[in-house]
Amino acid sequence: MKVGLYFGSFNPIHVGHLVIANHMAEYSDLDQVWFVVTPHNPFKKKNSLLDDYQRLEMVYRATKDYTKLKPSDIEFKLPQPNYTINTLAYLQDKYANFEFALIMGEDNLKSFHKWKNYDVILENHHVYVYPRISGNHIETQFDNHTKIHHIDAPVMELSSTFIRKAIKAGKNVKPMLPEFVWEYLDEMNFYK
Ligand SMILES: Nc1ncnc2c1ncn2[C@@H]1O[C@H](COP(=O)(O)OP(=O)(O)OP(=O)(O)O)[C@@H](O)[C@H]1O
Ligand SMILES: O=C(O)c1ccc[n+]([C@@H]2O[C@H](COP(=O)([O-])O)[C@@H](O)[C@H]2O)c1
Repeated sequence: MKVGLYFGSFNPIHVGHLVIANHMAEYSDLDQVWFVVTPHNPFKKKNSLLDDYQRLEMVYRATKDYTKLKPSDIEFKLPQPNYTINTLAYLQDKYANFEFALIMGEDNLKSFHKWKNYDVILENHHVYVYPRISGNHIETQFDNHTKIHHIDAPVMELSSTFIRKAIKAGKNVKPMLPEFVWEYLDEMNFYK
């Protein structure tokens, strides 16, 4: 089985994440997409993050009606901050028959050369890249790399930061979140 790994803080997961993951599952050769909830992204501060299990719960609620999309807590028990190379090694060991690929936006591909052992990641895994700016290809040093596949997914101009700020300012964010996630956020009074 071919699994695409979509890493993120998902603080919270939003419609942008879901549209991309669903597009990858439907329009590429990936059989499943796993949302890997990252406890601590090496490039981000941890202080504005909700608890790991609350972020996982939101991903669970967002994906429960999609057979090809799965939540993953695999990084919860790995050392922090979470370097993707370590997670990939752990997963490949645990699921020896699966083929793991990475899913990332063009913006992340631009800073991919700063990731720990990015060259080893590319030796062992394919990377599926989606556009972040409409009609505009972002040039990177990885253009034409044989392991990198550009998938023409829709461009979604949304971010978790925008949603957190909007909630704090008392705005209605309902259309930007999967319905079950909005209900949970509202019930739990998150980000207020
Ligand atoms: N609107 C979007 N469309 C496509 N990809 C996105 C979008 N928002 C985030 N991503 C990507 O999804 C992955 C996980 O995202 P992450 O949890 O960091 O969300 P975010 O919305 O960028 O969060 P924050 O605003 O808190 O930094 C990252 O690779 C990120 O680049
Ligand atoms: O392994 C690394 O060096 C590394 C550096 C930066 C980011 N990552 C992973 O990339 C994911 C998405 O990053 P971001 O900054 O778009 O949220 C994040 O959740 C991490 O798992 C990984």
